[in-house]
Amino acid sequence: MLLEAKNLTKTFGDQVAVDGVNLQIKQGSFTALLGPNGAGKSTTMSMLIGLSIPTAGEVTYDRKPRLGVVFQGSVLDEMLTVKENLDIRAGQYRRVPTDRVSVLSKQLGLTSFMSQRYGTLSGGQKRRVDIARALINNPDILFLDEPTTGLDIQTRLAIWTLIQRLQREHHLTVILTTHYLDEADSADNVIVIDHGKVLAWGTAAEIKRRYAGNLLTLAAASPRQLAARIDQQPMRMTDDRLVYDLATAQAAMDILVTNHDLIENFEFRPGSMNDAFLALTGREMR
Ligand SMILES: Nc1ncnc2c1ncn2[C@@H]1O[C@H](COP(=O)(O)OP(=O)(O)OP(=O)(O)O)[C@@H](O)[C@H]1O
Repeated sequence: MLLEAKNLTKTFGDQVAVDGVNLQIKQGSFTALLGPNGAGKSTTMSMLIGLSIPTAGEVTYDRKPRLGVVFQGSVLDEMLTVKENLDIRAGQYRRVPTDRVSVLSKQLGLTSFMSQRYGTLSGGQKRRVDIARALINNPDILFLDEPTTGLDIQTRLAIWTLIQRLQREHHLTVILTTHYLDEADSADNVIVIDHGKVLAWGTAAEIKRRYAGNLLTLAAASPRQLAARIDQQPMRMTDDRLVYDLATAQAAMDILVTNHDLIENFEFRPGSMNDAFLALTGREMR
């Protein structure tokens, strides 16, 4: 395992920000730490990168990896141009190839604003530059703390796609925090955190399968007659409707095919990350 955290805990005074978190990160994986504001994501991340000392527990890497970090707030100089900022950063490392900044500027689509002051860029442009900065030392692991927060939906998608492409093309291990459920949906590995604790862990598909049911709603003239034919108990029954929580789409298809003569209409809705989050925490993402 590239990275492992055992019983990671951080308290501030009597407040427990991170409460016994265990996690394992494989080389080359894409992990999203998903949770609402104040869940403990940033505090977890800062312990993983060694910026904050755990109150208890430990973080171990199987080797000494190079880390790249994109912080929530930018660490670049607003008054300098993009190129100046990145050149200064590159100068701080030994063994960075001389063309590294220009290669990254092409890969991340920065070329048209390289000579613009960082402070005058749009939110999405700034994020790209922040990511370029974190990649200068050719890291093995890229950590990003809420890289898409505050961006509009199209820019969020573009940044997310960029991070996924970098992961694939550079064989990077990516660990990021987000509170956007739709983003977590496309990570390999989702770790749901709330009140400092890991509530669920797995692929998005596994989490949805485990915690969000698939709802099949059947409209029928005589729901009782229909229900009598189906093995499973319905979650709800009204005068003209039955609702089932099913394990798979296949189970829904079996019911539809076998009972088509009694079914007037239907809706099948696979459980979303939002349904899973609701089931895990008892509330919508706040
Ligand atoms: N330096 C600190 N001193 C005191 N309390 C802190 C400190 N850092 C974090 N906390 C508290 O710990 C809890 C977890 O905070 P953290 O920033 O890790 O959450 P988060 O999930 O990253 O939230 P967000 O999405 O808002 O960044 C919060 O209640 C926060 O107020």
